[in-house]
Amino acid sequence: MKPVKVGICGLGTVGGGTFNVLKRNAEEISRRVGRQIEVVQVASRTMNPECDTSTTEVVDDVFAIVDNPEIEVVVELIGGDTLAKDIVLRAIENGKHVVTANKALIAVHGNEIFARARERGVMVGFEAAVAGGIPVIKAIREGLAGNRINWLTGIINGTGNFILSEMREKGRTFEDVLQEAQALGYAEADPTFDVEGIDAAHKLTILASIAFGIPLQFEKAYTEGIAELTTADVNYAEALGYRIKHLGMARRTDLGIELRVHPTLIPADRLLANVNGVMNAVMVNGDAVGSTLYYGAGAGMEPTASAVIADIIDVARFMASAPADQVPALAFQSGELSEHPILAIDQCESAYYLRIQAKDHPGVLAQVASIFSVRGINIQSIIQKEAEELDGSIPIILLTHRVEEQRINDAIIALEALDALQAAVVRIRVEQLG
Ligand SMILES: NC(=O)C1=CN([C@@H]2O[C@H](COP(=O)(O)OP(=O)(O)OC[C@H]3O[C@@H](n4cnc5c(N)ncnc54)[C@H](O)[C@@H]3O)[C@@H](O)[C@H]2O)C=CC1
Ligand SMILES: N[C@@H](CC=O)C(=O)O
Ligand code: NA
Repeated sequence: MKPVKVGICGLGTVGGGTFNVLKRNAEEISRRVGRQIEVVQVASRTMNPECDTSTTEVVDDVFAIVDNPEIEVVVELIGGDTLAKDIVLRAIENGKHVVTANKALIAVHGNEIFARARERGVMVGFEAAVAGGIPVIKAIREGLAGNRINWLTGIINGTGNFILSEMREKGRTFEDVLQEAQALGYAEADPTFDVEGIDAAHKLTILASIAFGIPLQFEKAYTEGIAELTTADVNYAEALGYRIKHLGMARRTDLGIELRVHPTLIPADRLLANVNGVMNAVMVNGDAVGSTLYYGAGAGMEPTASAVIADIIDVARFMASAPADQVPALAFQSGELSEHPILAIDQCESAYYLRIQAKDHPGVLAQVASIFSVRGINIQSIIQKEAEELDGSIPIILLTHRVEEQRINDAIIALEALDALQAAVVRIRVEQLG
């Protein structure tokens, strides 16, 4: 049989990995597909010294690939959501299947892209867009297809997890670890996407659509980053038996769907609390299967290439007939997506870690306790530390039971109005993940 003809746009971290692994595993891949996968053209502004492109045509205009009549599958690995969107939509118009690792593109423009792909009868694969090499999209879309998914949660940004792990384990500074993550090719072109939780929110948006059968709604995701986290809170969390992780959480409730990314305290003995470095893990809870966990490298050259190539193989296998309908892009048949409200963050429910920095006056603790009790917020545990030397204030560390965020916000406003308060209250959400 004739080889499947592929063009790769972008030869950076992921493009380079894809090019090399396709070459290295060519024989085994063709046994899996029943045909060879041939990279006909590669387009990149910069060459990748790790790739031997001597036998491949290299062009600098990505549209040379998109408009090449010989190419059947366009692999978009340049990133961003402007040129990448043009590449993907034009490839679809030209009747080509598309594979991309671009979560920003899918989370923001996926509804439009999938609609066009369906009209043109082509597939769009994006396994690499969420949790890098972990086949979590396939797991939810296919492996868990018999379940009603209740919730999913996870560590879905490798750069952020690498930073938090190195800070906790080795006491390294935030900036120092971020620079290393950039050098290793983990970070986005704009690393604030990693640090501010935008990248995780892109991925969570995609996972929620696939899990719950809802359109992609990135703009409604609540996003909080890790830049404000202090070593003090990391240490207090440890003292309480918790670790701080940057978690994405999507959960069905009677009111709608929680869609939120923020730093979260997790009991130190939970599996997710022990996912370190660039590793990602996603826990998915279905009504039939219960909780399942998917773990692996969330970023990097070859782990991400692994997912890109799996999608190329899927496309190659399905190319024979009606590809868009065999496995629908958002897991549910188009026209079957339902409208559920995405909840505002103050309607979401979780437990809370609060650090209150107060003057060391008699009666402060009673005032604090009363603010919680009049709002019906139950306190799970409390630590009152010795007065801190510099300003004589005492840190009061509290863990609450689960409560709607609006009530915690009211309590924080009341706390911050107390004369005894020395600084803004630090609030981090807590999830037991049991
Ligand atoms: N780096 C990682 O670990 C992961 C990255 N991704 C996603 O994969 C995509 C690519 O990321 P990386 O490989 O890390 O980026 P990169 O910056 O290493 O590579 C981008 C490549 O695109 C090329 N390029 C950019 N603009 C171009 C243009 N106008 N014309 C021709 N070539 C152009 C660059 O020369 C470079 O070779 C992004 O969407 C990213 O979010 C997804 C999962 C993991
Ligand atoms: N920048 C991302 C790359 C993979 O998606 C991350 O660090 O997770
Ligand atoms: Na993946």
